[in-house]
Amino acid sequence: MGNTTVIAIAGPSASGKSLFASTVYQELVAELGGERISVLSEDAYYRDQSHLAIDQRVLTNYDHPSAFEHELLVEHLKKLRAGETVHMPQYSYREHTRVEETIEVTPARVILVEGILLLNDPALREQFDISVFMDTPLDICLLRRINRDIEERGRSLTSITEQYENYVRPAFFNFISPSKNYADLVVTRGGQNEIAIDIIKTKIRQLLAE
Ligand SMILES: Nc1ncnc2c1ncn2[C@@H]1O[C@H](COP(=O)(O)OP(=O)(O)O)[C@@H](O)[C@H]1O
Ligand SMILES: Nc1ccn([C@@H]2O[C@H](COP(=O)(O)O)[C@@H](O)[C@H]2O)c(=O)n1
Repeated sequence: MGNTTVIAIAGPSASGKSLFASTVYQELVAELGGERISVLSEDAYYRDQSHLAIDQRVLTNYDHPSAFEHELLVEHLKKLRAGETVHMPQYSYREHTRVEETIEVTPARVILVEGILLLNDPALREQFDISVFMDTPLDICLLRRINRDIEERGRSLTSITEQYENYVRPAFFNFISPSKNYADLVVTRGGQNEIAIDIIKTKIRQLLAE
């Protein structure tokens, strides 16, 4: 697909997708410079809910495909492939909506994109050249999510466990786990699997050297 390679990193919430993507990105940027690699996050494409009151926003099922504006993510990936700069939305997990500022993403030889439902959507799958799935056990993901959501996303233990039972766990079985079949590479131990990080970095180095 053209001269851009899009690498998707999918998997359950708190499986280590962001850590994996940022480790690959930062280590390669330190080695080769940052102009030829860009990173996108599926979470940035959660639908804008600024028209709703906060007590309405908390009712949304954020683990269902309908919560995402995947059409915009597909459009942005197509534009980046065509050599156009895009403005990725920014998302606030505390406000449950997009913030006004956007992030400018420039076209790059390699684009990393990470998110829970990337491999569940056929239109998105068409955009991916390489797909990676973080196969971290669900109990480990839950423990990490509890710590992260309390420390970084302003959540209480009660809200985390309710959301987990109602939405996060069912979405894993209904959408996320089945999408593993579309992955080229399945990674155990998430964002600290040095061998998997090295394999992806080696592939990216090869692409940048072509
Ligand atoms: N292998 C690991 N060991 C320990 N903590 C980890 C590991 N991978 C990720 N984490 C931590 O778990 C939390 C969730 O990881 P993150 O990369 O944000 O997951 P995701 O992007 O899949 O939701 C973060 O606080 C992160 O620092
Ligand atoms: N307002 C929101 C939006 C999303 N979430 C949760 O985020 C998870 C996806 O992000 P990860 O970084 O964990 O992959 C998803 O499971 C949603 O439940 C949220 O809690 N609030």
